[in-house]
Amino acid sequence: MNGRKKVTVVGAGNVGATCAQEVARRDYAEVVLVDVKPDLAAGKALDINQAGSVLGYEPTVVGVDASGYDASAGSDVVVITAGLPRKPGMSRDDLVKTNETIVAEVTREIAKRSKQAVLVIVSNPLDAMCHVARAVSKFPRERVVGMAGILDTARFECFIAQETGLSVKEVTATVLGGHGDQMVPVVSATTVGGVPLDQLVSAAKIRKMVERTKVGGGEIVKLLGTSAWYAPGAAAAQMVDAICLDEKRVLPCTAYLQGEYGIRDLYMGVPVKLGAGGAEEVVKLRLTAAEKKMLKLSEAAVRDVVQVLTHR
Ligand SMILES: NC(=O)c1ccc[n+]([C@@H]2O[C@H](COP(=O)([O-])OP(=O)(O)OC[C@H]3O[C@@H](n4cnc5c(N)ncnc54)[C@H](O)[C@@H]3O)[C@@H](O)[C@H]2O)c1
Ligand SMILES: O=C(O)C[C@H](O)C(=O)O
Repeated sequence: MNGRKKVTVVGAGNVGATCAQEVARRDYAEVVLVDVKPDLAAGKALDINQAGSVLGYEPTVVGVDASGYDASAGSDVVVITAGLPRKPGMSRDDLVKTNETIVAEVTREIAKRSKQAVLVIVSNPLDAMCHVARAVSKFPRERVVGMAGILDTARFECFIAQETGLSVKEVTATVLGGHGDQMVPVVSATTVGGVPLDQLVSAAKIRKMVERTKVGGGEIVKLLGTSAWYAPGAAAAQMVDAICLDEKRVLPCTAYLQGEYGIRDLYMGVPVKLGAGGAEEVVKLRLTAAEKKMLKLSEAAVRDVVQVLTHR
């Protein structure tokens, strides 16, 4: 295991276990999975390790229950996915009180054992849960960052590839704002093979894809009865890569804003330079007047949820 990074994933449910396997497949980290349910993390760890024989990565995943947090000590990155997912008919914001208690408890356990870690928050409502993790850990803003924008952008890019018939690898898009139905797909910064999207697709079709992206999480909840995990797990693992490998990638992440984009003291999705220091820099993107207006609406929606928190 020498020279390996250490990554802890808290919550060994759908998103957590998927993220843990994605990270294990990269083969650069020891992975610790933690879950409050007895034996769940140990069972998932065993299964992921055994898949390594087939897929070609080392069996370095360890699974523990809530009495085993010591195994997470000295982690470079901790991904927090613990908490309830929504069910059909619910909004992410309906989870706020229950998940605040869970995320606060988990963050307390993690922060005292991994004082230098970067925390990647996944639990919903995402922007609010980032506030909870920052308030409880007292880590600097760079080291508490949320995963949502990569997922929302992936949805938008997937719809664009399907609409244009062009490879998703050629699509470059970004989705900013809070991780709620008021999120902001930035059409002005979206290209396919370098060609602006509005030169390839009609305004009406773009509007339809934008609206579908904004409710993309809910579309899956309706189909599955619980929320998505393959794309969220992969998105969280991409953030783990950027941090562990100090990649300095510019990715849409949820960062604590202090004046950037005209927003202060609030977690929101923005392009971030992600490296070993966490959210090392907020990258400024020029938005149209309409996009700025959408971002303001999204900000108001996030503030409404944050103000009900005890830890903010
Ligand atoms: N940010 C995003 O884009 C995004 C995407 C998908 C899901 N989510 C959110 O991620 C969370 C997890 O979703 P899921 O589908 O994996 O749910 P899940 O129910 O499959 O897994 C959650 C796990 O958390 C565990 N848990 C609960 N309390 C805990 C505690 N105190 N300590 C340790 N573990 C605890 C549960 O036992 C469960 O195994 C939800 O809040 C969901 O809304 C966010
Ligand atoms: O939609 C959800 O509740 C889960 C997640 O935030 C998602 O966007 O898939």
